[in-house]
Amino acid sequence: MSLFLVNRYLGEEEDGSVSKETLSKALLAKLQKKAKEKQKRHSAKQREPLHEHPAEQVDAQKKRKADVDGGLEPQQHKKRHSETVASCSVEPVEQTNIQHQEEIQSDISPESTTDTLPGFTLIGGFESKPVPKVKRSTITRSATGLFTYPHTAFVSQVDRVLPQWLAEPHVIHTDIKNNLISISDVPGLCAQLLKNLHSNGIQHFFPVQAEVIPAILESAQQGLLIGRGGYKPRDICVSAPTGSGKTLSFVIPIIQVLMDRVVCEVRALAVLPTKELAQQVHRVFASYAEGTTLKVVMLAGQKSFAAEQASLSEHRWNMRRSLADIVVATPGRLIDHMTKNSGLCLEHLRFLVIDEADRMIDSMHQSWLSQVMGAVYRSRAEPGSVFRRTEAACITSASLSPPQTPLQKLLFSATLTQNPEKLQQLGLHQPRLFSSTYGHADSAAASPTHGHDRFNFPQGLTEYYVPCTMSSKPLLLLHFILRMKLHPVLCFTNSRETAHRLHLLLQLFGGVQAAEFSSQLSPGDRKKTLKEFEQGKIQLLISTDAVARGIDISGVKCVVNYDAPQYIRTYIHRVGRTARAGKTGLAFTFLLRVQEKNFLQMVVKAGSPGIQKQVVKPENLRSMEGQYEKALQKLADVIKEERAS
Ligand SMILES: Nc1ncnc2c1ncn2[C@@H]1O[C@H](COP(=O)(O)OP(=O)(O)OP(=O)(O)O)[C@@H](O)[C@H]1O
Repeated sequence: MSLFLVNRYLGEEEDGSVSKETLSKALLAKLQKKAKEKQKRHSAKQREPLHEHPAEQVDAQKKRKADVDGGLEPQQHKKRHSETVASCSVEPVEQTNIQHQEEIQSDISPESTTDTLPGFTLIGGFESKPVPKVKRSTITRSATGLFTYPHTAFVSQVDRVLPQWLAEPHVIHTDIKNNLISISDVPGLCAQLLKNLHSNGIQHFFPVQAEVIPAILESAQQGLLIGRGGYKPRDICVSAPTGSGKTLSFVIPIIQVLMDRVVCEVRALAVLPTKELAQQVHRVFASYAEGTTLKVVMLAGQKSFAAEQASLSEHRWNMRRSLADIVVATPGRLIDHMTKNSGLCLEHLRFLVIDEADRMIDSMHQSWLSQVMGAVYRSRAEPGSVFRRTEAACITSASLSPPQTPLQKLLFSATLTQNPEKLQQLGLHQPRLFSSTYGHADSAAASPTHGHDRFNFPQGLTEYYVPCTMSSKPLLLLHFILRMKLHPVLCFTNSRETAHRLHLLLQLFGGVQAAEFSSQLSPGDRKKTLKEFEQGKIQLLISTDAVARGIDISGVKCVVNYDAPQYIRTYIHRVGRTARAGKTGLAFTFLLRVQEKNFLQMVVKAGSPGIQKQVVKPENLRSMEGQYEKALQKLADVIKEERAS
């Protein structure tokens, strides 16, 4: 006896008087009509912009994901996913990931699960309304014949218009090699800094540095404690390709300006999204502060909280004395120190550097910025005192009368958003934008009205995509390393599991010095692995996106996207780990057939100068297949053992 009886629904008029054929035809017509309606609604939905940044898609994705998961709670879903993944070898892992990714990305529209079913009442009826996009600034001719620009988020009757500072940036050359400027040609740098630059092997500034360093120095021309002519300096936003040298463009002027300080107080704070990046920027600050009295402190959880606290300040004769001029921090650890009153005083802060700014905007929900601003303007001085600080507002003669230490925000990113609504969250004061994005020949198409931000790619980068199948991916990677001798290779996967299993598989295959890198490693192991990779002891580093952003590893010849990245920003940062500082580099992205169309569209729309097809013939892989099969079999045992232990 069967437990369930499944009856096929053949229409409402099944009374025996109509032939089965007629019924089937009627049913088919009905289904076709339904499918057409669904397609119409789906294509209306697709007109909304695709491939935006994760934060913009989070809500929509969550909803779709819930639909896909059949309403499972995230925890339940995770369990189900990892169980599926854990039970198979590398290929099924990938299969699951890709499927999952494709499910989320592709054609699952809310309609597929929210079709009105008879007998159910739909509550809510919340429809997502498209957010009106702003347009680039239009230049209008005034009555006097002069050209005028709308200053801030001007709203015309027809369209909203992009603010002038975003629409008309100071353009930075992307061609590093042909636009080097001798360090002695940039005025305002003291002998000690020039000496430090020389000892770090730097004779010339890159274009971004040649533009941004003088701009920051100019804003401090009247000294550290007041803005030029009593005005607060304008905030600075920099959008320049990966590896173009953005770090030095804030480190050098900050050191130069703070060098003359008399009392030690925290006057510069640089906030970075990850420990590794904070460490890297801390190293650069410390190296250029050599020979000065400036003290650089890092708050990123590398040391214990107490040790970090001790490096910030000390108490003598009941007085707090700062031990730090420059603090480099991750947002989480920074908030920890501020909420636990660990002696971090930001009342004298002059520079707030937000590196990887687009990513930091996404972490605004942690409210780190509002807490920093609160601490900066929490002045204990009497009203009217010369030390009083107030947030930037309308300029009046009264507001200018007490001289104030201005706070200047400096934003840096290779993928800075051009979305004014997002940038607004940073509370920028009369910002100036330095950007290489606009230098693109097809700049008209860069209009955000197209729903896509466009970015500049490093000039020395050559991009390829490699058509593949799930099972050929590991062999292709081996082919690049063993046959084409393309090492050191930095290889990105979309999950920790894939990185781990691919690493195990390559170890079992033999012949390649490989290592894995993910957030699962201890901070010590992560540091050691990166060092060994940089020293050339590791040929292949298999990593999650933990090293996709900002990390500067010299000598990476080739980046491989073993799993295609879902978002354009992820792609730009991943491939930007090679072709740095004006050098050349290669980037290969393995693409399954189903991924090709969407991925290539995404990359071209983002402004890639061209991604070429690289076909690897199956016969080139054949000689490795036997050894690969054996390694795959052993992998199953290793995974079983790992699960058991
Ligand atoms: N003027 C210069 N001369 C020679 N090398 C330089 C110069 N400026 C920077 N570099 C080197 O270029 C590399 C990239 O610099 P940096 O890490 O600042 O790039 P970035 O623009 O911040 O990249 P990303 O967007 O990936 O974070 C570093 O190794 C740095 O030492």
